[in-house]
Amino acid sequence: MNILDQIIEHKKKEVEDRKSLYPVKLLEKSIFFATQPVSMKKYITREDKTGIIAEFKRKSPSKGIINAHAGVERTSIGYMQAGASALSILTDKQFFGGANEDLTTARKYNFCPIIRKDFTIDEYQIIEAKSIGADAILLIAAVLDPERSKILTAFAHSFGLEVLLEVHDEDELKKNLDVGADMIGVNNRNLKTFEVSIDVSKRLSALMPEHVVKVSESGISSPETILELKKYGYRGFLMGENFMKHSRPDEAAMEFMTELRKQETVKQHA
Ligand SMILES: O=C(O)c1ccccc1NCC(=O)[C@H](O)[C@H](O)COP(=O)(O)O
Repeated sequence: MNILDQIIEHKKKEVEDRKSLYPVKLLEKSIFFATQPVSMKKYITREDKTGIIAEFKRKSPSKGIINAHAGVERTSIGYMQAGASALSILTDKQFFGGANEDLTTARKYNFCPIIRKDFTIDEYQIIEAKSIGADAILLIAAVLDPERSKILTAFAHSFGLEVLLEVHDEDELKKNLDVGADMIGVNNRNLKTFEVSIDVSKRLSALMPEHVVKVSESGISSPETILELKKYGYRGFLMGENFMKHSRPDEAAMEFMTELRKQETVKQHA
């Protein structure tokens, strides 16, 4: 069993447990108080933003512990002050050390789009995402067939949530172009082998129609890479480890985005 299979096996049990612990009726009470959703699609395409979706993640299967001490409040506020377009908050506990409370904390301190980064396989998780204040959810093509992705996308939309649909190869992309997702994310990391290559984003960009809002995910560690990916039509850039590996991810994000803006200005005047 590869790590993705293990995560999904665990997730199925977790979802059933949560359904009995926190029934939908209970979640609906929080939905009533939820704020109006903020469009991630709009924010990542705004000219005054960097397009960076800055991620809060404590650990991952491929890297182990990345940062056990950073706080969500300071990090998320710092990410937004640095110029991020959106926040990505890992809520999976078992494999990424996250929690729903991380997202509610980020929501409390930031008016910006927040994507709930988890392994969504069930409608219940979409209601849960809404109830904790998310604006968008992630769907991973490698663990869902396109028909199921279509159903979950429509369900998310019925709650005002946007969908970032993640693919890693040509086959997944072709099968999922029509599921109705708001953004398509190309994960540069193979979630089965952990191999990372920005070339995956470059290769798949040619297969996506112009109107698709494209997001490149994982392994981005330099402003030069972002400028390069922009040439391939990418508008969003999901970055986690590059910030989280520092003791102050907020400061690392500020330094990175300042340098990105500097390089963009130089390019515009060249
Ligand atoms: O990163 C992993 O080890 C991983 C393993 C299994 C499923 C998902 C996994 N990662 C999720 C991501 O793709 C990243 O958190 C995200 O794209 C940011 O990547 P990075 O900037 O490289 O931290």
